[in-house]
Amino acid sequence: MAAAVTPTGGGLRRLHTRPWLQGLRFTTPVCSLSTLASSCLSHSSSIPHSEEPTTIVTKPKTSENESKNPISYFPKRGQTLELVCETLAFKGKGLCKVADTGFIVMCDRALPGEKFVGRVTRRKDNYAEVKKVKTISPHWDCVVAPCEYASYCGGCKTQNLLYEAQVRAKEQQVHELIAHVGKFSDKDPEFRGVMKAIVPCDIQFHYRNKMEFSFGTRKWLPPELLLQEGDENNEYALGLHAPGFFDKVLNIDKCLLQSDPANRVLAAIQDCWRDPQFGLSPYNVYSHGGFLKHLMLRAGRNIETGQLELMVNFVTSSYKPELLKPLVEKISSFPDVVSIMNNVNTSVGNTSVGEEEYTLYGKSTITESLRGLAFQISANSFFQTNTHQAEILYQLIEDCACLKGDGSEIVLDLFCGTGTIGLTLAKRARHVYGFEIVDQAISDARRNANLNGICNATFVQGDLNKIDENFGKYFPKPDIVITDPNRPGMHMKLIRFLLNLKAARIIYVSCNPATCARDLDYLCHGVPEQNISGCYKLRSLQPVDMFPHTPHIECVCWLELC
Ligand SMILES: C[S@@+](CC[C@H](N)C(=O)[O-])C[C@H]1O[C@@H](n2cnc3c(N)ncnc32)[C@H](O)[C@@H]1O
Repeated sequence: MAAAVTPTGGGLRRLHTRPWLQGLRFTTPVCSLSTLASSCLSHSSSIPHSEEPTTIVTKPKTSENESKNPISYFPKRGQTLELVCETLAFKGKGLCKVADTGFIVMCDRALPGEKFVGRVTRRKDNYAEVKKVKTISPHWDCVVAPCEYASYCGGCKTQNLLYEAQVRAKEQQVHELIAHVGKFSDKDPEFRGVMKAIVPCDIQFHYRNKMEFSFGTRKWLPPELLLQEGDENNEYALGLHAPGFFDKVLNIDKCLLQSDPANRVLAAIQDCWRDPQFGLSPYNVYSHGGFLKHLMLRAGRNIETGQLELMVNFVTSSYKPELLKPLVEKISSFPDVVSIMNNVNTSVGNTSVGEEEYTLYGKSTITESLRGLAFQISANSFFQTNTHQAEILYQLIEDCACLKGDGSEIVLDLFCGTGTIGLTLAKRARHVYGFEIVDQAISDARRNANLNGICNATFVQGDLNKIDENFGKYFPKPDIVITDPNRPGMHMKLIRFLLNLKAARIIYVSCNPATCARDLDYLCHGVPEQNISGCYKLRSLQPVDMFPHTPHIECVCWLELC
């Protein structure tokens, strides 16, 4: 097959056809991978598995004015610096260089082109973090953020950046990580053909089908608003966590990422849950007293009628349905609400998955259709949160999979969740084998296979970080492997397994370009320190924007056996 064939997929809208990065208005940090990046992404078998996103900082090339050894300069904690943000790095943080030194500092909510004063808050190995104190001149492509919480909320960080500039910055980030962590040479003309322009999201607001809000014992407000609002911050809160704080909740009446009907339900709950006669209290993360922990709102569609279906899930610290009764009565009157659930989570942790689950009203699942199939979704099942863009993502996966369609091929679907990817491919495959750690997701995958009359799919519960030499005995040799790990990427055991398995094609779907770049490096170039040889060639890498206004980036990578 010709190099760099683009899986096209009808209906895709790509923002631009310009050559790679041409037209960016800021100086691209021409990078060699910094020691920081190497230390974050160990090339040993002990790949970090924390859920915390990996921070990658690529080191800018030193200019003539800059010190040859920027690391000899290190700003002090508390020191203020005048900075210009050059680009966005992982987690959406602004990357800046200290004048005359090239020393890197990262600043949350600094956007490309913005000139500002920052105070050093943390020193890391070879970079520092700063907090913005004052903007001197605003960023490029500045727009007015439509959400009133945009400057404080941890959800959206770039609402005030023109959407086209957001996707350009994401595309640049992927490019740098693939070049520097993945070690795919920028100078190689073939590599340029491999990298595709990002697929933007046509729907930039109201795209999320699931939101999780938290109850808190105190409303959190940023210092500047605290002064205006007086004592109001003492009230109970229902909303989103302040960025980086598990104990601080920003009260929210409306979130522009979810649908209007979901916002109406949120507003109705906000309207009454503090009423003293209901006797409801938010869970206290310190004393572990209190009842209400989280409010999850999920949206789907009735498969027959296309009507919206809303699920409301109250996560509580104990089972007391009588306490929830007034809220259930109020929100069950909304025509879109078809399911009210109660997950009871008695642990002190912050998770919304309960040890017990009760149906308080209506049914226990909602439905959604994706790529022409019907899916039943329970309160705790993983389902792509942007259904509109998931259609496009799955189409890209299907295009990359290039199934012959004669029913002769075996598909291995690793990290299969509720089986959505494998099931959308099953009609063209001989058999699909899906593996996933969450029991409930496996039950959902089996139920969804039945619901769609699919008999050639087998779903198995198991931990893919703990596979042994017997793993390959559970299925015939696959022709195509789909791997869709969560943020920490693939464990070295799985990488070794795939390199030995030598399936003709791997489609790597990633929600973290940093760990994706690392794993692509292993699969294509091997791990020389461990005498592991790579045996794949990267044929295409397609970034997809699933989550406008947030730092998250999805990528679909197509690898062929050499
Ligand atoms: C990004 S989701 C992908 C789900 C699915 N492919 C889809 O598109 O809906 C990653 C999945 O990996 C599962 N997972 C995480 N760690 C795992 C492990 N160690 N072994 C197996 N599955 C794991 C998660 O439960 C989650 O369902």
